[in-house]
Amino acid sequence: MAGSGKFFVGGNWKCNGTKDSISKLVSELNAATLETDVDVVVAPPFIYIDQVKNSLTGRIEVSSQNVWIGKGGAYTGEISAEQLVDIGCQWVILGHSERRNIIGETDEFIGKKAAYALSQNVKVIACIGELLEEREAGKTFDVCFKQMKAYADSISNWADVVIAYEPVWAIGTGKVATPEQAQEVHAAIRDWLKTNVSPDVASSIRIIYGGSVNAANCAELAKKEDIDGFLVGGASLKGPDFTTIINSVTSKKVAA
Ligand SMILES: O=C(CO)COP(=O)(O)O
Repeated sequence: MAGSGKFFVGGNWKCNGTKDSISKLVSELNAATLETDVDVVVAPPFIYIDQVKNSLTGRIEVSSQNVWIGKGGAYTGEISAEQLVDIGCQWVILGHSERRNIIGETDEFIGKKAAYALSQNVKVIACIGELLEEREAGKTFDVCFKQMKAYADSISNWADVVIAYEPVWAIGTGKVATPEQAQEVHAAIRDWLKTNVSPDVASSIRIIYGGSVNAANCAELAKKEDIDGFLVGGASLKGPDFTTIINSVTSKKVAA
C-alpha cells in the first residue's frame, strides 16, 4: 500500500545558512525544473522563513522546524502557530530526533504541539524513529509505535499530517537505511495506523523517509511501495542534489 497524496519531499535546513547562502540556494531552486506531481517544502531556520517565503517564485512551500505548544504569550524565545500563519508559513516539523534527544522534548509534549499546530491550520511533518541501540535490541517497532501513539493520543484529524520515519542512526551519518529496512518500518507504521487510528488514515497518509538521503540513493528508496517521499537534511542545502531528490518521483512512477 502507499499513501494516496502526492510524493512529498521536505528539506530540513536545520541550524544552517546565512542570508547570502540561503539567497543562493533559493535562486537554484527557483531555476530548477521540478516534476509537477511532488509536494515540496523547505524548512529554514525561523529567522529566514520570511526571506525564503518572499523569494521563492515557484510552488515550494515553507515550514518551520519547531513551534510553541499553544497560544503565544509570555514564552521567551518561542514562536507560536498563529505567528507562523501570520507570515504565511504553512508547515511545521515536529518530533525531530534532534529535538527529542538534544533538547529533551517528550512524546507527550510533541503530540500536544502537533494538535495545537493543526488546530491553527499549520500542517505537521510528524517525525519518529529509533536509536541505534534500540534497533540492535530489536525494539524498532516498539519505539516507533510508542511515538506514533503519542501523536494519535493528541491528533484527531490526520488530513494535514505527513509522517517522517527517520532512524536516528541514519541521520547525518551517511549510513542510509536500505530500501528494504525503510520499507519494512513504513509498512509497519501503516499497519499500526490501520489498527489504531483508521483504515482510511492508514491508506491515505504519506509516510516519508529521512536519514542520509542523497542524490545517489534516492531513486532506489523511492521505488519502495510505502515510501511516499523524503525528509532531507544535508543534501537539501545543495540545490542540484535536492532537485534530483525531488525528481526521484519518476523512479516511483516507473516502479508502480
Ligand atoms: O534529519 C534529517 C532530516 O530531518 C536527515 O538529515 P540528513 O539527511 O543530513 O541525514
